[in-house]
Amino acid sequence: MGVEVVVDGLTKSFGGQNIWRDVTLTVPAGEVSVMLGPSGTGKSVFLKSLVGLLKPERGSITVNGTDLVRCSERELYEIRKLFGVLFQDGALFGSMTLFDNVAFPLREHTRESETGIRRIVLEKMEMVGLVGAERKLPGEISGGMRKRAGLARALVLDPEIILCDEPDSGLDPVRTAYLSQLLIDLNAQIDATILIVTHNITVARTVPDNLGMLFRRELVVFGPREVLLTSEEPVVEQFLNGRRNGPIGMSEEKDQATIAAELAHRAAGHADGSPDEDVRGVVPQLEPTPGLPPRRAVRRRKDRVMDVLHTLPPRARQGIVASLTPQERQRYAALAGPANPPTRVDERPAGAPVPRTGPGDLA
Ligand SMILES: Nc1ncnc2c1ncn2[C@@H]1O[C@H](COP(=O)(O)OP(=O)(O)OP(=O)(O)O)[C@@H](O)[C@H]1O
Repeated sequence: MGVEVVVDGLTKSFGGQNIWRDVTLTVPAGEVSVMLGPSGTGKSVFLKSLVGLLKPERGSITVNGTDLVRCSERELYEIRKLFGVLFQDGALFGSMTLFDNVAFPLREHTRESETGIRRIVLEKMEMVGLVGAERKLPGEISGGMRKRAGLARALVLDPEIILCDEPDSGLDPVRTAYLSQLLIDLNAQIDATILIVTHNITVARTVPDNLGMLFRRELVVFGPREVLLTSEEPVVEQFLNGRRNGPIGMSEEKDQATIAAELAHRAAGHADGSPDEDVRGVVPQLEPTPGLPPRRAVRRRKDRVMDVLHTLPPRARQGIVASLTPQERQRYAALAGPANPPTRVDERPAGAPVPRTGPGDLA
């Protein structure tokens, strides 16, 4: 199983420009997580910090007991071997064939024989559907193939944590859907921790177990997917629905006067080109391709989320409870025990204290 990444009070600036501050979250082991955020909010900076390529000035990033922010170069080198990174553009060497690109980390970091390298490279290229393209150069293939080659390269050292920086950028919606399926299939096959940075709403709604969002130099939310998908935070609502109206502007944020003027304009019946549809809500999550093993993360995540269900907002709880099978409801009701108050999520008055999960939540 992959390992968890524990981020605590992380703050990063470049000179006088603060990118984000006090980011605290745990990327759960073996689960798939997505970090959303408008352009320029520092999502790539966050991924680069997690892998030790950038040094935040405050806070910690703990992986297997080592704090990447403060560890020695030697420790960082060792910890980095746990990571596989898919960079935004694939970051392939243009003059090398796909085979040599994928083989590169093995030749750099291991003493694997050429026979062993060939076996591993072909295995990873098969996983991402690139068999037969080994001799091609990056310039001779499509953007989607380059992404998949970048993913194969990220996999060759059998990483426990896979970081993907906008795996969908430059891909059409169909290729993006294939890549999303590939990431879920990969998680089913190797049980690695996966963190994806994206602005793609379809990816965010259908792929991850956990969802977070960076905005205005802060982490707005990070937790089970149902929390963000049902959030009433104006910034989340605007982002998920791709609207112009709301706190996010062209240059990241707007002042209150601009927001009020836009709302008045819309209330007066003027269209602003934004879609009317509200896409918030919990939709079914992608499942592995038939024939592959089930994702072990699913059961682990359910146990983890049901344990903290009582701390989540009511809409998120409703979404989580609605996704349980009758057997799971029985199981968690039994685990919750008779001592817990049998209050239904949807009957609790707004603002009322939140009891621990009781059998009533699962009725
Ligand atoms: N090495 C660097 N030196 C100085 N500033 C940097 C550096 N890397 C990133 N930045 C700045 O950090 C901010 C966040 O950049 P980042 O690429 O992380 O945003 P992002 O959320 O990934 O954006 P996008 O979605 O458009 O890719 C930007 O203002 C960028 O100019």
